[in-house]
Amino acid sequence: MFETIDLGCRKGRRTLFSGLGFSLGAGEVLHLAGSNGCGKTSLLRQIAGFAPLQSGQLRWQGQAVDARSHAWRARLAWCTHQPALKDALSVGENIRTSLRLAGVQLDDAAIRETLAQWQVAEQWSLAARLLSQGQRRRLALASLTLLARPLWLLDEPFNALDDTACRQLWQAIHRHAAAGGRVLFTHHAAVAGVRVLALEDFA
Ligand SMILES: Nc1ncnc2c1ncn2[C@@H]1O[C@H](COP(=O)(O)OP(=O)(O)OP(=O)(O)O)[C@@H](O)[C@H]1O
Repeated sequence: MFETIDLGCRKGRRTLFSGLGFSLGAGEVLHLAGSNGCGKTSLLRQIAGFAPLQSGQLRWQGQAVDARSHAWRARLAWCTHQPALKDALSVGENIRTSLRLAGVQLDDAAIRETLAQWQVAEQWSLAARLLSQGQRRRLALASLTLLARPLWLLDEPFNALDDTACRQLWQAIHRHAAAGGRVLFTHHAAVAGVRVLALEDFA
């Protein structure tokens, strides 16, 4: 079980959320919903350890988590608005480097097979700066699936994706959950059939 207990976030004089708690069991998917600027990204950044917890605690399997620890980062796969790519490097170099930094050993054939599933294998030798926004996002999602981490934190993962890629992402999310993974994602529109956490309930 992944749990957040009594999390809070203040920015300047504004409280974005307080007393926030939820749990996410194996195989669960949670839609983090709320209007622009209500704090969805801020919450994901706290969970991912990119911003300090201002209050409360994270727990994994009943144990308190240090969100800045290497052990915690090794449980997460994080996909943001702006996929982190080195623009001067090729697609292949980017993905090889990010997997190596994450400690994932895969040969190029395995990586290229996943890139092909996300329709970005043809861009293997292309400099990342030349990718379209949707291709950047597809590459980030291919990388997410290759990382094989139990908790996915996805910030507006459907942005810039065409209908085919949106369907593919849903399939990937459901496959991950079916394999016992957990997914917490933000999305501006309502999603049928997925549990919702309305962040503004904690404002
Ligand atoms: N110093 C500050 N003082 C007051 N408010 C601040 C300060 N810094 C940031 N904010 C506010 O904190 C909020 C941070 O929003 P965040 O990016 O977490 O929201 P979001 O729900 O992900 O938004 P979006 O849906 O637009 O991506 C914004 O409303 C921003 O204006």
